[in-house]
Amino acid sequence: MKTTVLIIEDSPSMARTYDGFLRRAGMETIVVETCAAGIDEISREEPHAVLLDLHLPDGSGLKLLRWLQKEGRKVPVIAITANGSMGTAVEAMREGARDFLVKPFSGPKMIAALEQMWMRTEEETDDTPVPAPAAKPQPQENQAIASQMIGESLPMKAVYKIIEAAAPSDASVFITGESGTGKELAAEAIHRNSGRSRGPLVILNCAAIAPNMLESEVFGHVKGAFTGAVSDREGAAERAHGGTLFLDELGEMEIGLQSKLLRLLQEGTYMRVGESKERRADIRFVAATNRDPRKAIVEGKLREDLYFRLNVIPITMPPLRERGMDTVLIASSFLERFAKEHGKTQTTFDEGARAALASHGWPGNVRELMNVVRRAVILGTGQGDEVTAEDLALAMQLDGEGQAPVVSFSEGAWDAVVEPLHVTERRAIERALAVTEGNIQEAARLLEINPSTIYRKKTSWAV
Ligand SMILES: Nc1ncnc2c1ncn2[C@@H]1O[C@H](COP(=O)(O)OP(=O)(O)OP(=O)(O)O)[C@@H](O)[C@H]1O
Repeated sequence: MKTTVLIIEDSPSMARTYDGFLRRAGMETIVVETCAAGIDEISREEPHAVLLDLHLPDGSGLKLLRWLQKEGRKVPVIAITANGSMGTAVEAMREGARDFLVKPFSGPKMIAALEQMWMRTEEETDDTPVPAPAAKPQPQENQAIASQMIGESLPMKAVYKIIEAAAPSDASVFITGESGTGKELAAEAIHRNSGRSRGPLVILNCAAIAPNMLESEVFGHVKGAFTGAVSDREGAAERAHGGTLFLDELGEMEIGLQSKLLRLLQEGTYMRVGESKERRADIRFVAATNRDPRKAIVEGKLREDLYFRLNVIPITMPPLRERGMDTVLIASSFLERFAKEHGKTQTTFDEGARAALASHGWPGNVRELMNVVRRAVILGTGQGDEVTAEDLALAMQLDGEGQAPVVSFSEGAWDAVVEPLHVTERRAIERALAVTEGNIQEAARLLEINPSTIYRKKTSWAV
């Protein structure tokens, strides 16, 4: 019996293109133009997969996904979305689509997406049934999605939401954010919550490897490929087969090598250094940079086509200074951990220390915060159970070589020397609330304003 794919696409030229790709790959196809016709087809005879355009004449393709859920049908769906409609794609994943493709895409990409989807569905049905979308974590459980990340601020809740929606797909993810904001933790959360969690997560920091060795690190090499290549060696691509490859500091990868990476992304193929045999790897890609990618493209340091391939799901990690109360929450958690590790009794911050935590700019973000808290614990007098502002001040003075960590995002267009007054106002209020642990009366007293102003502002932010 041939594999049948139902194509639901209202543009005749697009439908013909998809039809051609699939037939050339030896599959049967059925083409319909509307959601209603798609439902009829599936009711009559369930295909092996559905390619679903999300923008249809009789409404959004999401309707069909909801119908499948209601009927308890397990036919796997790949949603198709236009570039720039990422919101709908993420929504489709929530509604049970197994993957999505962003137009325009190549025939091999489409076939690879189908094959990977079937492979995963088979693996899942081996021992456990394909999880019903209803069994997916609910939004209020967002925090559990990224269980190693602490933070309840709105920007972090948005990050958890995107991770939750995007993790189950095979779509590439591009994470931006200043150094130390948790990009690697986000990549780990994506892998852990994906269908590939039982496969490997391979992390490669492009900045930590000598440029002339990076190709061999990514693709492997054969014996004799270069001086020192004394035996065959597999690369990250091979190790990541069936799992996720996290390419940290991608902007540091030399542009020629980026072309080879693009081929791996598009066609799933690569060659070891010194070998002409083509190898295949089934990989989900997550990349990150602490630089502004658009600027890197303009400067010729990042291939635009590679960026667009990787940037299917963009995630921006907010800097600590935009996370309000999170600073105190994260610091408190580190304090408990380090106090235990170093056998100290101080497990809380006094009021002055909380004020210091909330008012510092944290250019090095969570990593800097972690180092300061660790140092404060080690240097603390060990008397009493509170870390004081003095303990923190000493720890901050001893920050590394006395230099603030590099904040690459502050270069160029994202320079924010001056910020809108309402942002300054909100920051001041959030700091006061952080210091007073959410006590509005006390925060108002510190800010020398009426408590009703804080209530009013908080209500307006929630809208
Ligand atoms: N929200 C968070 N809660 C708790 N710990 C965090 C959080 N975010 C980051 N960390 C910790 O801070 C440190 C830096 O995080 P991570 O390495 O993920 O940042 P990064 O953005 O990848 O940094 P870089 O750009 O320098 O590679 C790690 O030890 C990580 O565990």
